[in-house]
Amino acid sequence: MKVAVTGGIGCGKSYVCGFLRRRGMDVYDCDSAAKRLMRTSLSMQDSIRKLIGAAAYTDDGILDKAVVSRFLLASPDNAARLNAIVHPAVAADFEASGMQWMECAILFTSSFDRLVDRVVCVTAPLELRLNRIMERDGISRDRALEWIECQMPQEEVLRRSDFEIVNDGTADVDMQIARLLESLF
Ligand SMILES: CC(C)(COP(=O)(O)OP(=O)(O)OC[C@H]1O[C@@H](n2cnc3c(N)ncnc32)[C@H](O)[C@@H]1O)[C@@H](O)C(=O)NCCC(=O)NCCS
Ligand SMILES: Nc1ncnc2c1ncn2[C@@H]1O[C@H](COP(=O)(O)OP(=O)(O)OP(=O)(O)O)[C@@H](O)[C@H]1O
Repeated sequence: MKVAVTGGIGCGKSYVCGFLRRRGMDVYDCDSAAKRLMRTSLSMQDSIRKLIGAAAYTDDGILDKAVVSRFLLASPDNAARLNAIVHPAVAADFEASGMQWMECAILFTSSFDRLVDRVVCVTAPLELRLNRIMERDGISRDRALEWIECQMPQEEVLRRSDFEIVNDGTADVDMQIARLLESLF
């Protein structure tokens, strides 16, 4: 059985996946896979340069995250065009990995839900998410809000998921994961 852990930026997917890893689960991380593929695939680099401009990469072939982030946040159309280049390769890479667990922030937007049998949604209140993102990424509240608003609303992600893990800073995450694993396997 394949299982995805999803939820919007700052909900704590990586935090929850840390618990899974400590329990011996191997989790495929879509964010790092996307960045690996954007670094190693020359045809993808070419398409991204054509879409965003030469500034998307330095001369050494390093992705300029600030340039890509600005492009992505500028419009839903920009995001969709970048996603159309990157996501099919990530989907194929996940399938080739044979891994059972996947962590992905934009599971439904990228239609990665078709790759898994069950979806777990990590949720957290808006204010807490904002504070976590501002602290982790060193960005302003407005920029953190922009990231949240460019993604599917939490209520919709939750409605389309099979399980919820509440990561509100109070609920016991370890206990919820133990219950999740019991009901899954
Ligand atoms: C924008 C980039 C440069 C930011 O890199 P950075 O190392 O700072 O952050 P990281 O990759 O860990 O992403 C952090 C979070 O940003 C959000 N995010 C990233 N890409 C997207 C996207 N295309 N749409 C919406 N949110 C996104 C997610 O919540 C993600 O978990 C990078 O995320 C990127 O190149 N994104 C485009 C590729 C992509 O869609 N990746 C997502 C996984 S398939
Ligand atoms: N329950 C918690 N207790 C303490 N810190 C937490 C908790 N949950 C998350 N955090 C912290 O909040 C920040 C955001 O969490 P995390 O990186 O797991 O979010 P995410 O959902 O994976 O976000 P992204 O979509 O950007 O990958 C991190 O610095 C993380 O360590």
